Amino acid sequence: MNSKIKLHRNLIIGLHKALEESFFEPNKYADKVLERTLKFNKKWGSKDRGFVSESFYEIIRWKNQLEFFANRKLSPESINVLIATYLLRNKIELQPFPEFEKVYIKKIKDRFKLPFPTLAIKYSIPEWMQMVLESELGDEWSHEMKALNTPAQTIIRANSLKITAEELKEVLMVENIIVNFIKGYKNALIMEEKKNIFKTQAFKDGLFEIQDASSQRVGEFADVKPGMRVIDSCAGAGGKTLHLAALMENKGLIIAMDIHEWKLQTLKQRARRNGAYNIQTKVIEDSKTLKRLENSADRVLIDAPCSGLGVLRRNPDAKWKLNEEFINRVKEEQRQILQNHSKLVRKDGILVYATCSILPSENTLQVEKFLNENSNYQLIEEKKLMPSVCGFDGFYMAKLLRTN
Ligand SMILES: C[S@@+](CC[C@H](N)C(=O)[O-])C[C@H]1O[C@@H](n2cnc3c(N)ncnc32)[C@H](O)[C@@H]1O
Repeated sequence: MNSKIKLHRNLIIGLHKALEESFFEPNKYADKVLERTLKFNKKWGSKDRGFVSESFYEIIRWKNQLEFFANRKLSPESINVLIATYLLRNKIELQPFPEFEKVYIKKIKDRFKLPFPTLAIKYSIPEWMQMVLESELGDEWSHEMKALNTPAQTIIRANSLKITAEELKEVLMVENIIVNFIKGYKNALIMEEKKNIFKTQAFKDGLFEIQDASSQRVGEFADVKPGMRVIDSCAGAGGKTLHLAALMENKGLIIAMDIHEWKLQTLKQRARRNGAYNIQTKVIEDSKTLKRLENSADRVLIDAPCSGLGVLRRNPDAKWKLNEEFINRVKEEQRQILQNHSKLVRKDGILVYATCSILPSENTLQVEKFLNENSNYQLIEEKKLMPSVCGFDGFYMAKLLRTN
């Protein structure tokens, strides 16, 4: 954050509105709220947009710390105090806007010197989340939380159906977007600075998709080959389906399934843009949809619904939206999905189970339970991508062979 930035009052008003929506209105996801805010305020220049985007995510990310410094709990009435606290923490001078009238600058600055009374405040997470992370990861939890509290960089995947990563780097340079290679990731490129990449011609032409480096590992891990019959059984809007299509060079068949039709509609649009033609979508309406596909696939990818604790860098609002009941519910869903979707794999075929969680209870323990109950499967390989080690999103993936 540039401490010399000159703020206009309407940036603070816009930021306040976006934070109020994200924190207090039901079912409002931070990324969508920000997208709408930026769309609505067309007159903001690129620096203004940068300021609002960064401040919005950082205030959400560090809510607990800001509450402590301000000595105020978050409420619709205290949002401006938290914005002011955030600005002061970043050494940005407060201008005499009416929004900052009730801010006691000296008191806040004095509290910057205090030690944090709890680890939940230090790492800015709810107490219950600290307990869950600590009980599942032991002392490692704080390293992971530290990594998960750093802003995510934008990573793209070159669509190998249309272009190589090397060619894409050149094409984007012409559009003033600088990207760099990531060692060990064939098609991943990292953006040097934040820019609206969706506006580029390269994106419109389907030359790349935004996809974190760890997420790109899942497609590679599935070890699909051109000509195979693959089922992506929790396909959502198709982030991984599109990668599988590219790895299969458009040959063979991918059946992309989900319980939500609207997600599969988005997938179809993205597939058209990507030039991916070997994808068929199927809504899971009831058990019959699955029954008809039993014993049919060379590969089944279950990119299971999960807590999303591995992707908090990208979705810091999830810290405040998640709760323990949700995590318990999603674990039961994972168990059922593993059990039901595993039946789609043919003998000698492979089942890949993946999540973007770092909790063993959603990952390795789910797989252990499944293996105990299904003697016709054996574990071939398991990967745990921890944000503190890999530097990208937290992911888990396991490869299981169906032996009979
Ligand atoms: C982690 S997301 C998938 C993300 C997607 N694979 C991607 O790469 O963009 C999990 C998906 O599982 C879907 N889902 C939830 N319950 C399901 C079920 N019982 N069967 C199939 N899909 C389910 C959700 O709608 C969601 O789209």
